[in-house]
Amino acid sequence: MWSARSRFLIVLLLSTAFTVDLLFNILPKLHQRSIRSQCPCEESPNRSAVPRSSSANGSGAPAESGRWSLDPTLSKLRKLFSHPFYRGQSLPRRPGDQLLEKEDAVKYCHYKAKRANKKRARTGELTGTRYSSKVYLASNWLKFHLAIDRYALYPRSDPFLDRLLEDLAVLDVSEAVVKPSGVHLKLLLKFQNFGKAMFKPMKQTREEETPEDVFYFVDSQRHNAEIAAFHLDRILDFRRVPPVAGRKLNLSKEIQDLTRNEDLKATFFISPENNVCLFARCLYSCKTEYAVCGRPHLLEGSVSAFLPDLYIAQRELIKNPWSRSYTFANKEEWEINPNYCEKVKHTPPYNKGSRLLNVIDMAIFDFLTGNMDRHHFEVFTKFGKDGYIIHFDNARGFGKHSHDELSILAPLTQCCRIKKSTLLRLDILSQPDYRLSDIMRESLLHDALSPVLTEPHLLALDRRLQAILKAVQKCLQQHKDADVIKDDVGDEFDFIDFNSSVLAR
Ligand SMILES: Nc1ncnc2c1ncn2[C@@H]1O[C@H](COP(=O)(O)OP(=O)(O)OP(=O)(O)O)[C@@H](O)[C@H]1O
Ligand SMILES: [Mn+2]
Repeated sequence: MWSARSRFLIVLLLSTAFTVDLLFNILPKLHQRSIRSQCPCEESPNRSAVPRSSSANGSGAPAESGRWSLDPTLSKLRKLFSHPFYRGQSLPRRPGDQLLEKEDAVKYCHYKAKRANKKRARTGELTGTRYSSKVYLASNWLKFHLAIDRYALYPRSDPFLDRLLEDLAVLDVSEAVVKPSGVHLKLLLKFQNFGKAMFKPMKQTREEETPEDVFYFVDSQRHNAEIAAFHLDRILDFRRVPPVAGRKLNLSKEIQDLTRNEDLKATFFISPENNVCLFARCLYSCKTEYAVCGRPHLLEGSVSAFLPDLYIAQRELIKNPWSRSYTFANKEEWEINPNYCEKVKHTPPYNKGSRLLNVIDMAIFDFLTGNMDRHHFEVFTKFGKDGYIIHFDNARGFGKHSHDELSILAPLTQCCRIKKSTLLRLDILSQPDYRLSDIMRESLLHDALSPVLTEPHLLALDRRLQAILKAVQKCLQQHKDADVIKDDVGDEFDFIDFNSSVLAR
């Protein structure tokens, strides 16, 4: 009934359909599956700080895991952290290098818990969990606090860090307190395991760019900048930002229902849009109360793990020599005097040791994020003048992606000094194999609020990194190499081919 010609045409049609399906459907699927099996993000769900889901995605868009899983190359983040320069240089811990002794930390927590329990019995006011030394001893907070040392806030690789980040994102809140603050509402959260953290709510979406005419000192605080700054600081191997994770807080269930603090309860209200909101009174730079609202209950924000209390780990608050004027008219001396650094260089403690170099590290970090709000900084008193600077409060970074604020680099450009270790790491991150934007994009995928930064902000990091290297190059043209690059690593890494335009002059 079918002629030979018809049979031939049917076979031709079927084989064409099969070829098309094979080329455009089956092969790409197989290819993706094979890549996924190599993808480190999906090797083990526990590796990621938080199980990611599209509902955890603050922007409402699906989580962008697809883009990464399609990348056939191996993880750049892993490659960076296994680079010899990131693996070496682990200085041995000597007695006194640790910030806290375990015995003191446990004794202090025990004492505080006893006081809290007494107060609870007396007033019935506190809702916090009853102290259990077993829970505290097993907590990731204690592990974090005991790991802080003379070199950094946390070690390069230790499983407790991922677990702490997960705790920040998911652990039940046991108590919340509105922190008195400058101009932005923030909450101190306490957890069942006696950990504490600072919650900064979303005030601005990731997509909004700070408008041209907004001064840095009235700029919003951005929760996503706090999260991104933690990742950037870790990638730069500074490890001077306390661990931060993104989280969606249910304002009704996790704060309003739970608190028995009448003052805090009284600050809740329902907005005209039917969203749950709370307000706080600001202390300065504003005249009225200010509020944050959930959608309708959920509010996303950054959660920063608290460092040990000041009673057991004192910190010194220091004015940044390159701080800005917080008025419209005035200018600071560093803005008008090109020789300002000469003065700083001769002023203790900037005249010796690493304090000045640490300020320059901080300026490099702030330039990358675009943070102009570094008026003060803090250091642990125990580690003295050479101790690292704690990179607290990064919420005013990542405001403008289309503008690079070169004045933030003033400590580097005016002093023409940089630690060799910092320069080498910047150099690694400028190479295509380790590109900073790619590594940041990958690192931020681990956060529950992924995508934390928009693409233009990620790409701005590469551009700014080039600007830093250019500034160093300019210094090297004007000064002796040894005056610019301060050798804090020795010749241990001379075997590495850094391949940089700056270093290979
Ligand atoms: N993770 C943390 N651990 C310990 N202390 C912290 C932490 N985060 C913030 N703090 C303390 O709280 C202070 C204020 O925090 P931060 O600067 O981030 O908030 P802010 O809203 O800018 O407040 P302010 O207007 O008071 O500066 C910090 O200077 C620091 O002393
Ligand atoms: Mn601040």
